[in-house]
Amino acid sequence: MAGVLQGAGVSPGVGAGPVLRVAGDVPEPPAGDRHGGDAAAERAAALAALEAVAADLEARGERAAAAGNTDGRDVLNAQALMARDPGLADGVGAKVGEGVAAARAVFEAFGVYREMLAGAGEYLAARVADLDDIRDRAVARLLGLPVPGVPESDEPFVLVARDLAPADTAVLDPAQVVAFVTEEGGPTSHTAIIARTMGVPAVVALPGAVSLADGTRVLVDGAAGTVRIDPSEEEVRSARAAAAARGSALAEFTGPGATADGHEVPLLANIGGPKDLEQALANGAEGVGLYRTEFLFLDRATPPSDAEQEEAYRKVLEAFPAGRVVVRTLDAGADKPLAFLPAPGEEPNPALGERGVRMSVRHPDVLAAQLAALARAATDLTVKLQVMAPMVTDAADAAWFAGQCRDAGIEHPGVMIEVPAAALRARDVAAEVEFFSIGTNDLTQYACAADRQVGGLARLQDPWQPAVLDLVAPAAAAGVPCGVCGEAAGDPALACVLVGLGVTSLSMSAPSLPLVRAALAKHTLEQCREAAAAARAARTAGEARDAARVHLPGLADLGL
Ligand SMILES: C=C(OP(=O)(O)O)C(=O)O
Ligand SMILES: [Mg+2]
Repeated sequence: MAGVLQGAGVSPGVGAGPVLRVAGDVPEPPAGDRHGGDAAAERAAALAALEAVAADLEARGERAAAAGNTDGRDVLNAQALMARDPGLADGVGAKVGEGVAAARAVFEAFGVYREMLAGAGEYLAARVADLDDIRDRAVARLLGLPVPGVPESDEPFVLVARDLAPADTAVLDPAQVVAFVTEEGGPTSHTAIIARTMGVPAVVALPGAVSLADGTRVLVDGAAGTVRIDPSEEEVRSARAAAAARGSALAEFTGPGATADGHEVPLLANIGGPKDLEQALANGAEGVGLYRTEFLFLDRATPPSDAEQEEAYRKVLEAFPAGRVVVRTLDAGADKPLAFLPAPGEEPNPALGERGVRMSVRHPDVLAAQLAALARAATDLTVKLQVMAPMVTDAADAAWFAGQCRDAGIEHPGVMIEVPAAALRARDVAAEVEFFSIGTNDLTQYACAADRQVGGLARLQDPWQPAVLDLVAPAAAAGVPCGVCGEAAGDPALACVLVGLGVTSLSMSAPSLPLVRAALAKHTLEQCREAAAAARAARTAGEARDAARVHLPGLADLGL
């Protein structure tokens, strides 16, 4: 393979290095596979493979903890314990004693545990995936296949995968991964969001990505969406120089967000927890516009304790004594599955199922505990705490949520506008709450009927679609402050358009803040309004982009 591959650029920057792929599925060792007769050697090989898996998981856990990710370490240590379970070792030994080959014996012994767990209620059933992961790692070692999961390397690499789940990325070291490339995943998939949060260049929806061989050198341009195979040194140097030049152009703009004529637009950060604060502050965030609290609940069988929640929330609230922090209550379901809050039944379309506030209505105790922890965390602090619900559809949802907030002593309730019905009837919804925050990722998914997890639909998952802008307009005009916290807010040109539509604050992954700050500072409010009108008058996303740029001449000066 040679040349340049084109995907969707979702996190700007340039990264070059050798490809390392997240290995694919490990095949089931055939039933009836027998060993050659030396049962002792075969048993020893099987147990050595399990021990190697346990040691590897522990080592990864230590590295995760050293990088500040103690939750990641706990998950990995729990998996290591499963791999060393003496009952499991006995099961493997017994199968080998019957003549079954080591890999098949491991597979069958795990099968017994798997069935036990799967039938033991929701909490334990959710651990089946962890068990399968350990089994596949051990089987891969015994069969000499690549070990599944995120690879490790002594030198920095470009991580290539079909797609990345939030749990895969929990243990990634941003110093090791110079870029992400995935075959699946749209611009608003969690791979894209995590890449932006980590400040790692990323290209998603790249056809043929997983056919890139390990070790192939590539140059990834996360702004252009390109992956150049076997780049020359000169190509790498000039791509890096261009990225650096843009960086220094942006460094000129500092301070609170405002247009060239002084119209203030607070620039806030999207975060997943306290670990993202440093980067938010370093990029001049004026507060937090979206605290995605699901990350605290991810990959665990039981919800965090009240004290654990309060501590995490307080750390975030304390970081902005003179600013605001907008916390989103749990958005469980669909692309953010939580083990302890499974869907009530089989959902053929999880994105249209019980997620977000719909799940909170089903489990009001989980919401009440979260709101109470937030209220306690904010006690005696000067920060303005605002709390919003995801996936609100109508005024009834909004009224219910505002009532729950009032009961918990939360003073500033709001809702996300990410369902087209809520945008179209924004005035009714606004009567119930204090503020809106538009989630353009989901709003685009629902307006264009394009699942945000499906890579092949990237063309439709584009917030420049004029229909999406038509939905932003009524929400921004509904009479309550209206921010945007979807990924659209981090696109410098679209940020100007959103301000032109009447949006009052913008919240984005921290590395995008300097780009948006500079783009706003280069244009007047009137230019933003003209760009918005031109974009809405266009017929397609591409035409909207081009039409808006005509009114935003300062973007070119910034190399954008
Ligand atoms: C900000 C949003 O929320 P999330 O991406 O977490 O669904 C959105 O939908 O735009
Ligand atoms: Mg959303």
